[in-house]
Amino acid sequence: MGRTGRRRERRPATERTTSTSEEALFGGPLRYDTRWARHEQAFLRLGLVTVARRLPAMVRGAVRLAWRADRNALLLVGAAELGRGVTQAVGLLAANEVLRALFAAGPIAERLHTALPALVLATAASVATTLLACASVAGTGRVEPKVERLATEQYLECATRVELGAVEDAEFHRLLDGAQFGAASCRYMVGHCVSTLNGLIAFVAAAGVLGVLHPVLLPLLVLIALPRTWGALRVARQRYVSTHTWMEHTRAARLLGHLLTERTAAQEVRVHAVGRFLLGHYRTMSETAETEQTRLARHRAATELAAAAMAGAASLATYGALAALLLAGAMEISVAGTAVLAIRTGSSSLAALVQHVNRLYEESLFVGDLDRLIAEAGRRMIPEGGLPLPGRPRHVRFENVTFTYPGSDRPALREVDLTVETGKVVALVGENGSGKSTLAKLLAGLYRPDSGRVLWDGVDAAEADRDDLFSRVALVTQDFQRWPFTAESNVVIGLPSRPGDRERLEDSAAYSGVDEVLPTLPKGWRTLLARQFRGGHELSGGQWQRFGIARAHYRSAPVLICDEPTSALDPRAEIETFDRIRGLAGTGRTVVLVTHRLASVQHADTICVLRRGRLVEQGTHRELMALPGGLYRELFRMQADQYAEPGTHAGPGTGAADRGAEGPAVPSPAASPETPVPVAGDGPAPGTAPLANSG
Ligand SMILES: Nc1ncnc2c1ncn2[C@@H]1O[C@H](COP(=O)(O)OP(=O)(O)OP(=O)(O)O)[C@@H](O)[C@H]1O
Repeated sequence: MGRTGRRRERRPATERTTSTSEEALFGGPLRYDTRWARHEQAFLRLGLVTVARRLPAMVRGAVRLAWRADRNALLLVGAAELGRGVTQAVGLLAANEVLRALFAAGPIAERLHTALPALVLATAASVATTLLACASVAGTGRVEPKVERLATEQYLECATRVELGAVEDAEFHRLLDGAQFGAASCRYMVGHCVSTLNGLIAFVAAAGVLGVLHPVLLPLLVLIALPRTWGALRVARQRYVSTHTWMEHTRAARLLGHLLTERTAAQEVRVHAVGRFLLGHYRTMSETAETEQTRLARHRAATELAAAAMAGAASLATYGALAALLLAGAMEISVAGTAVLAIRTGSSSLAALVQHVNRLYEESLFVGDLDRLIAEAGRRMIPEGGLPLPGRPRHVRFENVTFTYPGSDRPALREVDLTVETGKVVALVGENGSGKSTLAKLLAGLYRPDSGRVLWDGVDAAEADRDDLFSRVALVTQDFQRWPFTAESNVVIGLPSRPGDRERLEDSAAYSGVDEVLPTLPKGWRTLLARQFRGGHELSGGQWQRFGIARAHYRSAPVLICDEPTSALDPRAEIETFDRIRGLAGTGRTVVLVTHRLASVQHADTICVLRRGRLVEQGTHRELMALPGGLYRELFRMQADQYAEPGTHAGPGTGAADRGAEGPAVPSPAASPETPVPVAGDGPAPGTAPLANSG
């Protein structure tokens, strides 16, 4: 009991090293989970033999990438390294000949004369080795950046071609995080492969010469290198495991630094004194990370000390064996001189070889992360191909659609049945979190339903060609992208395949109101919309929104999804924009409008009201206003009530809007759908008021 009890009291290492800042800001330790720990154990079990077995595969991977990147440069490097091996061996043998001639009997002038050809050969070999080394460096320098680019492209493609669900998944993010070093590691692997090849050839040359001189010296040479190999691998493994375990912590600390410097947070950082607060947490987190650095350094020092002691003992044994051979008369003094030379060359090339194999191994672990990401991304990739969709679909139908976000236990949409007809305006309304944006995302093909179907003219979106589907949709979302590019790029990026269409560009500008913004920009369309760059210009929220709308217009897709497209627009611009968006329906496009501005949806052909993921009401404004106890009716009145003249508000159910809807001014269901619903008093229409409980 005593031992078990004591073991139970020990808190896990992660918990012991968790800083107060991690607890306060992120709700707990930022270390990767137990699944990773199991993985870590697997790596810790990797021994010399495993690394040696994996070596050819590591080299093959690097060579394949380098071959794709620049095969001529790779061939140049390979030839230069092989040549270097030959010239190094020739150099050693020539040195042996020089020593043999110098230690032979006879007058010194005669001995020097005999040694001269070998001396010339040794010098020529040395020059050739240097020239070949230069050629190898030049070739490697040419191929390395290309390899890194190829690997980076693979990495970025993984991030952009997977389903949206993967991007939002923490586990996939862990893979993305881990693989971020993979591209640079691919580059370094090329260099280490070359150096490994070089070290290997130099070692074989020295070992060959040593084997010829006396076979017993050969295993002793290997013995010198073994402890250092062991030590280097041990240090590399620790470093790798630590990098991974602390990756999320590193990302969080970097995030704090970023928040302190980024423009959007700058105001709160100053007025709310967030700067000092975050800086304090940054320091605490950095100090926690420093304890890990200290632990690593201690571990490394201890390992290297043990390795050096063992290598020293092995060197002692080697030189002892050499002395014994000399004493026993089994070796001449000149041969012993060459042997010392070969042992020194061999052990230093072996030490370099070990170092490069070790770095190769370390980098290959990071390249392995990239491989794992590529494999996982392959599984989560947006599928290519599928059934074609009609260019101008007549309708999109949701059939009993239920959808739950990955990792969530509550469906965001439940059993939704809905038909969106071409040329119509469909408005999605409801309280915060009711599922409006989710429905829009399913329509855009960003998610698939868990059950039920989304049919485009009868073709199930799950089986449709996704590129086809995406090309039928244009999006203006609440958090549309503010690209840090020129004004023109910010519009034409809506249809990247047609960047230079001036007529379409001007049309989109006129449609969205961007044409009113352009004269205020210093370089018109060429103005850079990013203050973080020199000469960059900043737009207001509403001006940005016009660019978002222009972009969607430029895309000219049959289905336009507008999710709160006017939240930042002034009342006049908002009314105009809604009119224009509605006008698009007249040109044969379908408009799906997600908004809290209920006055703006009065003219929609269909208003869909969502509550907790369910479609609870559906109809025209008049039909929904006529529903006693209806949600739409309640929300509409609440909003209208906000614009009632002071004093006219008479509490829930008897407010100005109530009178507007139920009193004499109420539009009857038979009234024209174009008739705006009047509100009491002369206040503005409720369209310019936010939904009362919107967040
Ligand atoms: N990416 C996501 N991952 C997990 N859950 C999500 C995600 N996006 C939304 N949700 C959840 O799904 C539900 C519906 O969200 P949705 O954004 O569709 O609501 P909404 O009606 O558009 O809300 P709002 O009016 O606030 O924009 C909410 O409970 C929300 O927390």
